[in-house]
Amino acid sequence: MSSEAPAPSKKATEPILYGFPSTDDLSQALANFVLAAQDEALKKQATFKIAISGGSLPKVLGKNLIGRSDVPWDKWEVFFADERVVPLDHEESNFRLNDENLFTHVPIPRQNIHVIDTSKLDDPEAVADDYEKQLVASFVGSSSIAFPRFDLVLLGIGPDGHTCSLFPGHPLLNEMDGWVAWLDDSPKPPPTRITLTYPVLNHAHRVAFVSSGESKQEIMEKVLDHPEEGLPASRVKVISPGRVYFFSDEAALGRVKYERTKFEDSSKL
Ligand SMILES: O=C1O[C@H](COP(=O)(O)O)[C@@H](O)[C@H](O)[C@H]1O
Repeated sequence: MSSEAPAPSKKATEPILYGFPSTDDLSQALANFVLAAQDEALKKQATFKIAISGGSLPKVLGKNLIGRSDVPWDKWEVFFADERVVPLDHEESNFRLNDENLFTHVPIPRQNIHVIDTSKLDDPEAVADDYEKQLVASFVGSSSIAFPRFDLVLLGIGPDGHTCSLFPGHPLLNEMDGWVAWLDDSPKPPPTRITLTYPVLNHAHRVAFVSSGESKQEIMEKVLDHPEEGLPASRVKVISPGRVYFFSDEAALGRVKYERTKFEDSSKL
């Protein structure tokens, strides 16, 4: 078991790893972290802009956010870190997963949840262009418009090290201009997807990876202890003073030597 250290022991450019004894502890801490990021954002601006992934994340995220009475949900503005180009009620839709696990349980105004344009499903480039326009419309007027600055981006890590829909060896790993990219050759079904690009991830105030369960042990070791391998998740390097965080249960961290930081359950970040 690796040692736990307070947050300041890490260099500003190094990811902070929070390890939790159980998935429920992880979920509770994640809810507190999200709400602290929300509070910080709402001190500066009218809305909290968050990008959310699909996969295993929505369940862990929703579990302890639902039922919180202290959340100004009407101030949330939600985008998807990646989305599958399928109808919104399709079983592979990241919107649908988040809808089932969070949105249907909390009063985020539907117009604040940015979904793909499903009238263009046969043209993924048009879906990506439309989604980028939704981002532009939301972020115009903010200080940095070269790339949007999300208050928080929540990401998963696939068993191959992919994050968003950025897959190992895929040409989109080198996309440095656009905000939203598309692909129709995803190695994980469904093949057609859109994804935020690295520059967008790297301009966020905070990026938090969430992973749980023994099946993630091998990939967590590679991503955290061997970033030199350059797996997609390891390539997320948020520009300072932004920061990368990992929230994992100890089941997922069984092989990881990377130093854990003690999670301070706080309203401050
Ligand atoms: O395909 C996807 O996979 C990743 C990782 O999913 P997980 O189930 O291994 O957590 C997910 O973050 C992404 O949103 C999704 O489209």
